[in-house]
Amino acid sequence: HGQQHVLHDSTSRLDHIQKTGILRIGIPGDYAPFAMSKGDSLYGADIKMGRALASAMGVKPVFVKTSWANLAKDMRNDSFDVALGGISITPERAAMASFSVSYHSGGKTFLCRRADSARFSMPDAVNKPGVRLIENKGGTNESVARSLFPAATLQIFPDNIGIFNEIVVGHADVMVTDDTEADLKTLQYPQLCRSFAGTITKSDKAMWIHSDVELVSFVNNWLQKELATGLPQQWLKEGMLPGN
Ligand SMILES: O=C(O)C(=O)Cc1ccccc1
Repeated sequence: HGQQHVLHDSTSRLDHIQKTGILRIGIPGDYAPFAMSKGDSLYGADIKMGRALASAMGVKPVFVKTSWANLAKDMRNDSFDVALGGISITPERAAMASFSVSYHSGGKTFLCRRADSARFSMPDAVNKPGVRLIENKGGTNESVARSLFPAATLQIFPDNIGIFNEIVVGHADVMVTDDTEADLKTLQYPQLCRSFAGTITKSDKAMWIHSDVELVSFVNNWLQKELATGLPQQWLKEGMLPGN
């Protein structure tokens, strides 16, 4: 926090980052396997990616905590140079800043108690009065829930950490979330299951970057090269172990 970037018209943001020696990386930090923050410790596939990107630039990464609800505001306020941590490419975000090439493709599916797996085996079953649908605040999970399941009773949970236990203990019935997360959480919570094998939307994950031509092209060149080696895919695989 606290680092201010004073940009001049003649200087690219990439130049500025390299001059200051610091890449500021925004992370919501509550989304395994991508990026998690616990006190001072950060972990997840995207934390490794952020550190590797900074190192490729020859600078130090400084991680800046944001949230799904504040992500756009913090981008607008220039609180970070790039943001990552399981961020989906959306038209609204793309209108505000640039996306890198995608490093992960998935889509939304359903997470519920094992006992309810037959009840929520088809997407239509979620869009019914009496279904307590729970979503973490401010991201694509909430917006997908609002637009596709208006008949359900929507509960908004402040973060993406304690939300799974809300379903386990019966405060809510089902969550719409990314397939990656549904699969990881069923490993971590034996009481939960993914009730629908398919996905209802497509969510591609990418880095969200200030629209500076040199910065965006540096990130894309680097990321494409890394994807060709398979390293980011390996980081995600490591993130999908139950301990994460
Ligand atoms: O808004 C997004 O881009 C998201 O992917 C939100 C999100 C947060 C936590 C779990 C799944 C999706």
